Amino acid sequence: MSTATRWVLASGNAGKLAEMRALLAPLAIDLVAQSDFDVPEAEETGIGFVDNALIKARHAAAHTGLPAIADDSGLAVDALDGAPGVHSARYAGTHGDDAANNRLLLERLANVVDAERGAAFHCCLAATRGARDPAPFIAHGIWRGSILRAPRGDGGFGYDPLFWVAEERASAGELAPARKNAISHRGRAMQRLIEQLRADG
Ligand SMILES: O=c1nc[nH]c2c1ncn2[C@H]1C[C@H](O)[C@@H](COP(=O)(O)OP(=O)(O)OP(=O)(O)O)O1
Ligand SMILES: [Mg+2]
Repeated sequence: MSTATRWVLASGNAGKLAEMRALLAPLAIDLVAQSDFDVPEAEETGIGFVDNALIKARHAAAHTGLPAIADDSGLAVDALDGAPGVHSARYAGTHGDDAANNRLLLERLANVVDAERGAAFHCCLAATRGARDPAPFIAHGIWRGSILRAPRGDGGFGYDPLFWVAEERASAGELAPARKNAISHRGRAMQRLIEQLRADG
């Protein structure tokens, strides 16, 4: 009999799920996708990434009866005062339309010079042992880069083809998946979450 704990990964985003699965591989936990339980989409009504991650984790735990890990993430662009931020997934109006979101971002930055195109990906992870866990684990990671004038690479998901990582001389869409996970906002947040789970889990 397996002694591994089952956790539900509370995300409907296939790109995120693949990254989270790879990042959680070192832990002896049995991960199931929330789609296996027909969990309906949670309403992301929070003001910040932390609120939304917690809403999604509690929602999935309530529907499955399992402990849950959720990710709320997004792109905060300096020249746009942190937009699209928590609205990243629906920036252009349709939830999850990456191509439209990327086009709108390029449009909004059309007149912004190279030196002012800085941006940061944020990732907040929430792990809750149950829907009413009074002390869930929270971890945050930030990845700084800048916004290109045209997409590069077809790896990753979301805004990756527009996110230039100077140290790598590559866009996030050009990085190998393992390299992205080693340095990304999600990778950093997951390292921090795993430390907490190991210490208290
Ligand atoms: O590594 C990344 N590389 C590129 N883009 C990224 C990344 N990480 C987040 N993003 C973008 C995608 C989406 O536009 C938004 C997340 O929105 P967010 O609500 O957290 O996720 P979602 O609605 O796609 O799936 P779900 O809420 O079911 O987890 O930020
Ligand atoms: Mg979402």
